[in-house]
Amino acid sequence: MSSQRSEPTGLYGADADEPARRRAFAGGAVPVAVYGLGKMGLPLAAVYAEASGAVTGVDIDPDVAEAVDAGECPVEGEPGLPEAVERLTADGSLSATTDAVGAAAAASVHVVIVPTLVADDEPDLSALEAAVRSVGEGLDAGDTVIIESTVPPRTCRDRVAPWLEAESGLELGEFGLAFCPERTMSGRALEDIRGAHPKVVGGADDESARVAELIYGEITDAEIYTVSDPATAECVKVFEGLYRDVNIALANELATLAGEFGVDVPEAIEVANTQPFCDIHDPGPGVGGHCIPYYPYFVISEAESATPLLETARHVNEYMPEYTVDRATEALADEGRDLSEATAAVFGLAYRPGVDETRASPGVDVAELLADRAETVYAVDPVTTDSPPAGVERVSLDDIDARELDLAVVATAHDEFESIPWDAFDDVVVLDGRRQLDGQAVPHPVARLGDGSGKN
Ligand SMILES: NC(=O)C1=CN([C@@H]2O[C@H](COP(=O)(O)OP(=O)(O)OC[C@H]3O[C@@H](n4cnc5c(N)ncnc54)[C@H](O)[C@@H]3O)[C@@H](O)[C@H]2O)C=CC1
Ligand SMILES: CC(=O)N[C@@H]1[C@@H](OP(=O)(O)OP(=O)(O)OC[C@H]2O[C@@H](n3ccc(=O)[nH]c3=O)[C@H](O)[C@@H]2O)O[C@H](C(=O)O)[C@@H](O)[C@@H]1O
Repeated sequence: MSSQRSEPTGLYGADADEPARRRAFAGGAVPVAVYGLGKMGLPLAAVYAEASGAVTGVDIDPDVAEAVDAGECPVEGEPGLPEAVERLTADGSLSATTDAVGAAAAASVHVVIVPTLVADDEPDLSALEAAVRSVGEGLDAGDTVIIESTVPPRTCRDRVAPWLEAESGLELGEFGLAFCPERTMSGRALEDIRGAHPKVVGGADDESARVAELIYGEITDAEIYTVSDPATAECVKVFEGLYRDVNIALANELATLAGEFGVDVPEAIEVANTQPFCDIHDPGPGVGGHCIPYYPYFVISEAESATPLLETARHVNEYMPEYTVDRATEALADEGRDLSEATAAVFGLAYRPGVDETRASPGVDVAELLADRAETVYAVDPVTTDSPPAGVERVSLDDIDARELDLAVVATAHDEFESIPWDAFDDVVVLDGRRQLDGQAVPHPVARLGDGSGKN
């Protein structure tokens, strides 16, 4: 009589064929823990809960854990997420806790998506280490650990695996480890996680890759690309970000040549991009967010070899807020006015449209520079709630028309800025950093970044 194979709870090395493993995962027999319930982690935990019905979310912030466990959604600006969190906690597919070790002891699949930041141009992996060590304390043979946080290449090999082995007393091969990066944009996280882009899997061994492929085969509709190892998958993710930073730096450097060439550089870029081998990105006042400005340092600071291109791109992009204020100063001077006596307003503190995030934001940098150089500075941003920089007064979009402005700088192309009340201002000079005003009737002098109207 064939022995009734018990449904595996751990997938790694399980004595069960692929269909049985899929049934176990999709049937809630494989408990999952997701560490980090932030802008990426909460949507990810929700999609895991939809697919497996057995997810415990872990966050060190008790307010976050309590809110999620109560079916509330602390993450703003993600369509569909509040409803998903409410539904999944109500049906028992998703719960949340601050007890990382307890959750790790109960789970067989561990997904880590905590912040990986940069401090003084060096990667700060302290949150990753804390989360991974907690997982290690609760790790059992047959478990699988999946790292989704963006990390410097070789982190899984040189840091995560040793941390897990040290805390668990197990050896890699008794448990699985894979790097499966998150390629998702805030504001469309559920759509992206469910399958907007191919999913990358890098397993520490073949069995780890098999388990990760099985899991993401249930999570996403997208194609799965399995690469040689975790380091290759770590490079895939970081390279995407490096490409973006360098490409934007090219666009920005070209924009700074516009005055010399007497050319509208975005016009030239747009037409250059009609050739399929050209994809120059958009120039702007800088590169913000907690990803693209930081990923280069995951390589610059970690690589023994020289990285002159990555460093130069960072310098070009970090210079753009100053270039933007210089161009605005020039545009004001063209109208016979001096910035030092001017009242200025920055439209947009968020790092990109529609996202409530000001980390490394060009708009914040522009506001800070203006606060040093202008008489009075206001900031208008209908999306972010963060305080503006020192010396800058936040004014709502509804109230800005009551202020007499000499200069307006558009740093972020929020949709709401389609309706800036330009007629309300008597005599304002506008510097459009994001081509937000193209097509708008603005009854004032408008300079556009890279339009060739300046001296440089
Ligand atoms: N935000 C984005 O657009 C994307 C972010 N990523 C990556 O995802 C990772 C997470 O980023 P976000 O979700 O944006 O961060 P976030 O800052 O929005 O959220 C991080 C959450 O993790 C929690 N946390 C911190 N340390 C923890 C620990 N030791 N254990 C458990 N929870 C902990 C925090 O309390 C917070 O709730 C990062 O590695 C980032 O590079 C990847 C793709 C897109
Ligand atoms: C689109 C892309 O290639 N990567 C995405 C990126 O998301 P992020 O939220 O950082 O937005 P982003 O569109 O890259 O913009 C970053 C910054 O760069 C600026 N930016 C962007 C594109 C451009 O042509 N010019 C430009 O100046 C934006 O204004 C912003 O300040 O980084 C995410 C990440 O890795 O965290 C990644 O998952 C996302 O897919």
